[in-house]
This record gives sequence, C-alpha cells and structure tokens, in this order.
Amino acid sequence: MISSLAITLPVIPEQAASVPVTATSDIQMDIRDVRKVYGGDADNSVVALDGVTLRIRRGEFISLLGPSGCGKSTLLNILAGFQPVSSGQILQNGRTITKPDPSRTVVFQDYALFGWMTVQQNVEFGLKAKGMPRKQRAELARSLINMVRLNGFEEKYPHQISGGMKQRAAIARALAPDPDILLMDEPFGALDAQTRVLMQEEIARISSAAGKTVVFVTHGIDEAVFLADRVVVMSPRPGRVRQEVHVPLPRPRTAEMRSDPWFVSTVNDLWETLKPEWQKGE
Ligand SMILES: Nc1ncnc2c1ncn2[C@@H]1O[C@H](COP(=O)(O)OP(=O)(O)OP(=O)(O)O)[C@@H](O)[C@H]1O
Repeated sequence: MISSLAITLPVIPEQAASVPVTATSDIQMDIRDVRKVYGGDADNSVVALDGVTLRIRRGEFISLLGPSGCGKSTLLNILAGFQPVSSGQILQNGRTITKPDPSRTVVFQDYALFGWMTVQQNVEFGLKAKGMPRKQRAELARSLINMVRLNGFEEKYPHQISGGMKQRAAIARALAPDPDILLMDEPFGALDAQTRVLMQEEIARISSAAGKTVVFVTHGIDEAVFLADRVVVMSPRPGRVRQEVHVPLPRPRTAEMRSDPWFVSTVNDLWETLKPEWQKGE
C-alpha cells in the first residue's frame, strides 16, 4: 500500500515546489528554454514548442503527456537529434545535442523494423553497424530477445509475428547499442487495449532491469502515471511544461497498483484537467 504517500505527494500544480533536490551530476538531460518553430515564413509558421525547460535525472522514467499537437513528438525528435531547436539548448551530460547518437535510441509507434530481416537480424542491426564481431553480437541479441520474452521467435520475420511481439523486437533493437536514454514515441499506440496493458507492464520491468533513462510520449493518462517516475504534462500548442506529477508508486510497478487510491485519484485529476483541452482538439 502507498496510501500514506498519497497524502504527502499529491498532484503538484507548480513544478518548482515538487522537484526533489538533485545534484548537477545526476542530470542527464538538461532542456533549457527550448523553442521550435516550423516554417520560416511568419504567416505560415507554427510555433510547436515555446520555453520548454526540463531537467531529467539519470535513470528517471519521464512520461510526456499532452493533447494532440502540443509538440510531444517534436520534443522527442529534438532530444533524439533528428531536428534542431529554433532557440534554447539541450544538453546531455553537459554537452549540447546536435545530431543523433547511439547513446539515445528511439522506439516508434509503427515499430520501424526492417521487414526483410528476421527478429534476430533486426536486433543485431545496430551492433553490426558498430562493428561488433558476429559471435558477440549474436549472443547479445539473444540475451535481449530473451529479456523481451521473444525466445523461439528469433528466425521469424516481422510479418509473421503479432503487433505486441513486433514492439518487443523494436524495444530489443533499441536497447542493443546499450543507450543511456531510450526515447519512446507512443510505442503502444497501435496495439489493442489488452496487449497495450501487458506491454506497459513489460516496459516497466524492462526499463527497471536495463536501468535506462526513458522519455515516453503518450496520450494515455493511466499509461503515463503507471510507468513514470514523473509525468510531465504539456499545454496545448505552443507546447510548454504546464504541470509535473511525481509518482510515489514503488518499483517494480505491478498490475494491482492501478487500483491504488493514489493512482485512481491522480488519473482522475489529470483527466479533469486535460479534458477541456482534449475536447477542443488542436
Ligand atoms: N514538419 C512539420 N512542419 C510543420 N509543422 C509541423 C511539423 N511537424 C509537426 N508540426 C506541427 O507542430 C505541432 C506539434 O506537432 P507534434 O507532432 O510534435 O505534436 P504531438 O503532441 O506529438 O501530436 P500527436 O499527439 O497528435 O502526435 C502541430 O501543430 C503539428 O501540426
């Protein structure tokens, strides 16, 4: 039971009041006043992010939650190094992010597996690109396949396995280069409701076991709270950090925590806050 914690750690309206004291050396990602504008011409330009500031601790699991179009994917793409900021800065271990790097890998909603490669080959892909010898990469890939519980499916092609299995393979592939940070963009968005719940429990287990920092983009309030150490709620476009919720649930997260009173009331409170914006759409 965590109900005693529920009294001391409610949904926090102001970010500054809630942030635990963190040594600078524990900060892995430092997002400083980031603004992103798409389109150069002032009439057609879209301000996707404005003044986003966020510090992410090493090993922390962050859920980025917000209405459609608030800039969640934009922020994730910038963290990955796929897109530049328009202004502001993002530091990883004190260094500015300027391009993609194997220390940050991405899991997308649509799996992005190579259809002509088996599960084993997909997982090995990044290791081969890094020049790891064949035997070593085969062993490492097998242990990751084991971790995501796909043993027995190593020689299957993506079209021969289910959506949940494809996403497990994509997670194993993203973990293969041993990244510091795993970036996940609505990874379970294409799955049916039951598989989604099972995958949430899997990623909770895998991320704890692998000890990675995770940034997880989602529309799902219960998913965000179930998985995260901290839920970062974004405002409608232009995206800003409007609220942070520190989640006191212990790890490993287990299915029964979904009926904990703190969990239920936090999900309800967030829903009440976000409903008007989500009803409006973009
Ligand atoms: N390449 C682009 N060019 C122009 N506008 C873009 C581009 N990519 C995104 N946008 C716009 O920027 C805003 C933020 O988009 P983004 O995809 O980051 O939001 P999101 O919160 O991830 O949305 P969703 O939850 O629907 O995926 C939206 O208004 C979107 O239309």
